[in-house]
Amino acid sequence: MSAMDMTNLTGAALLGSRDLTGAATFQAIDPATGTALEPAFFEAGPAEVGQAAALAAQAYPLYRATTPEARAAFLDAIAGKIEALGDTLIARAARETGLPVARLTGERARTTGQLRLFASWVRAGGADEPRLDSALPERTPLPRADLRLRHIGLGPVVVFGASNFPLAFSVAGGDTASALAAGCPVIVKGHPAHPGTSELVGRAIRAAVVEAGLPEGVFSLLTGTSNELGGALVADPRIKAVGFTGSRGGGLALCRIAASRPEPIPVFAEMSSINPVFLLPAALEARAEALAAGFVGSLTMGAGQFCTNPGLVIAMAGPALDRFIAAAATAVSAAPAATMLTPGIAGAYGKGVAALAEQPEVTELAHGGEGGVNACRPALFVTDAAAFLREPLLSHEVFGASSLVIRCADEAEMAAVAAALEGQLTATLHLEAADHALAARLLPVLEDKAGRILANGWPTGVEVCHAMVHGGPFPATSDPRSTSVGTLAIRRFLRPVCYQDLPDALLPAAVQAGNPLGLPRLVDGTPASIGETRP
Ligand SMILES: NC(=O)C1=CN([C@@H]2O[C@H](COP(=O)(O)OP(=O)(O)OC[C@H]3O[C@@H](n4cnc5c(N)ncnc54)[C@H](O)[C@@H]3O)[C@@H](O)[C@H]2O)C=CC1
Ligand SMILES: O=C(O)CCC(=O)C(=O)O
Repeated sequence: MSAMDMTNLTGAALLGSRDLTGAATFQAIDPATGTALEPAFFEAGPAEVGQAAALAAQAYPLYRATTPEARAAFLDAIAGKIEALGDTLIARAARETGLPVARLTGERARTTGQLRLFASWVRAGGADEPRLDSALPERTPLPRADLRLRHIGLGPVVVFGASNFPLAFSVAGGDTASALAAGCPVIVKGHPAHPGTSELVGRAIRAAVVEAGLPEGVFSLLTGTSNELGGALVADPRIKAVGFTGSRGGGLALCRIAASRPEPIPVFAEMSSINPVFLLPAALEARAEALAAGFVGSLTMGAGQFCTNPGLVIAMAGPALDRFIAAAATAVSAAPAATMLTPGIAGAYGKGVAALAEQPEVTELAHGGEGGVNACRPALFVTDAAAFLREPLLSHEVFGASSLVIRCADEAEMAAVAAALEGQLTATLHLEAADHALAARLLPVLEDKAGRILANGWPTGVEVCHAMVHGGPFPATSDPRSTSVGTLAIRRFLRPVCYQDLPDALLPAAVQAGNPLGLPRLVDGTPASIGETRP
């Protein structure tokens, strides 16, 4: 297909190089109007899962044997082809998600930047990560063998596109980029809320596969609305790992399927987080109004549809907190309603806010303007720490622009709230020098709870870089040992293989003598310079 044709939507699922269509179809809904969008998209099912998994399994040995440079060039090409889709991509994504064009334009840059970052990381040896330990034939009482380790891709990976980031966490998002960088073929289960956006990006990836001369099974995109489709993908014996961003219920259902297979596989599910923000006393005293402005900006961004949204604010009761509450309530009242991603998400938000409002010990402080169909009215509530500690419902995620302020009587109560939290993607401290002692007391607890701890910032907006952790203990994710954003995400889809005393001619290039790929390697525990020829 030419670059021009890549922008035409057909409604097909992409099975390697083949387009799949059929009688069973579904349509995207424009959430701003509630109307169905053309065209109709193919409802893939278990039969297509089998075909996609067979193609991916066929592609795996060839794809994982590609050089770092070949894989990096492929990732760079995907980024270029997404950019070449131009305004068509942004316009379709805006109609399918209700997200503003400026936000989607920024998200596209984040997506292509992420692909290019993984390309550079693979070139720098971030996939192979070779380690070599020299033979010690004279060692007593026993000699040591020659040991060489490198990492290989786990095998075909299934990625579930997220609804709330139709580019950066969807078809060519972080999970796909990190799995492809690791040398794993990818089958994307497209999110049914943005099938047109998914097809456009899917065709861009397919074009890059063809251009790179890679096997067609390196990438497939299956579209569909049924849980059976996702379940069959996770259950297929040829699939070796899963990346997911979405609801706690969906993520846990997939974890159960993966764990009950004859061969269980890892599911890296990012699910639910309320991202506590602690306003420590000196900071609150010094800048209550500025904190309120920053908080409401972060809360209402993207109709609050960020898993990093600040859903809980914890502070000591007193005049400074009253100032913060008054300013935040004014800002929330003035905040306009915004269209949410899907009727289902808007419905869940409405129910979540109503459930909070019904709690006897919770007071509604403010809500934003009325909106049209599927709109989110921002909402702000307050309760006290004793009520929060008593009632589990108060710590449930309400996906959207709703937040709960918790008044604490003293430091001990603040520490008790921190200790009672579930696992989180982020925890934020607003502090001044005079708050350091309290912050130091909270920090070990927050380290146990969260993947990222921020000072004097807001959790929305995740930087894509080497030191990022977008993960955390359950229920933030199903596996706290990694991240779904940043180059460390590649580790989820790699496994180490050690070669003991193999002849050099049989070793993979990454660990051969002479370092023909020129990768940084750990040699006898010491980083060896590129081009290092030992041992
Ligand atoms: N933590 C986060 O980053 C996000 C959380 N959410 C939460 O999820 C709710 C619903 O939003 P969605 O994005 O539609 O998430 P979802 O979890 O309902 O769906 C995500 C994907 O998983 C699939 N899926 C869900 N349950 C499944 C099951 N039991 N078996 C097989 N496949 C399944 C869906 O078809 C879809 O492709 C939101 O109201 C919000 O609470 C949504 C987006 C991001
Ligand atoms: O805050 C961000 O930039 C990313 C948030 C995220 O990962 C999500 O909402 O799924």
